[in-house]
Amino acid sequence: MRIDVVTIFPSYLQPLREALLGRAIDRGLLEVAVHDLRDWTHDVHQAVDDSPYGGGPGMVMRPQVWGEALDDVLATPDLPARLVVPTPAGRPFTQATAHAWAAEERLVFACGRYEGIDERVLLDARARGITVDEVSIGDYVLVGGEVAVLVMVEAVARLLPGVLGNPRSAAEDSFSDGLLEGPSYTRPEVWRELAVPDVLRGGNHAAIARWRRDRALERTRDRRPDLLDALGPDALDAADRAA
Ligand SMILES: COC(=O)COc1cccc(COC(=O)c2cn[nH]c2)c1
Repeated sequence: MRIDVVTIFPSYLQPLREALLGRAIDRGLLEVAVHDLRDWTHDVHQAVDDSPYGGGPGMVMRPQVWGEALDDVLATPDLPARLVVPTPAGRPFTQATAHAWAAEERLVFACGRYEGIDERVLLDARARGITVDEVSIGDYVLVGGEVAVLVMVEAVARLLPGVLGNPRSAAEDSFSDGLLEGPSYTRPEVWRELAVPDVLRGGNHAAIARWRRDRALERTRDRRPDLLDALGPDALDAADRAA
């Protein structure tokens, strides 16, 4: 997978080159190119923003600069790209989104700042047949899209074959069965007088699976009842409902 990021703060994306993702890049499982938006300005001040029509606080990112940047970065007709714009006003980014994007050949991320990018940049891209996804990673406002890109790239890249050491991890992710993951334990058996639940120290794998499912249902009911509602009626069997 090829990932391009356009931003006025390229160094914000440096963490992508660390640790697991860095190794995936070194192994050629992933290609990441970060572009400085200011490379497409032509004035001495390298201006990327201007005052908003209609007034109001803050500044808006200029269409000319973004237009030229995306013309260059998206200019790969042989490799259809998806343009992703992180924004508080976007559709929710979920594990399902991550799985869908993991199948893409190419993702291009546009990092907005200030009050956002002039809307015509997205209209123009869509008019040219580019798929444009405006996505939110949560209901809060960041200063710019860069951190959201780090979140989304990590969520997608870990699903790519060969990136995670243990592929079962991705398959058994939280949300993979629609529930939150329950508690985990490792050695020692007792720590600060707190013991690991007996069932986990036994060898009864059916009982362990039942216990883990019960803890996941309990936690999901408590913290994310919306996820339970989203599950189909037949997703929970009688034993689940009794949990
Ligand atoms: C068309 O879209 C744009 O212009 C985007 O512009 C902006 C402006 C400010 C901040 C951001 C970063 O995204 C978030 O804050 C965000 C994403 N998820 N949850 C919060 C993006």
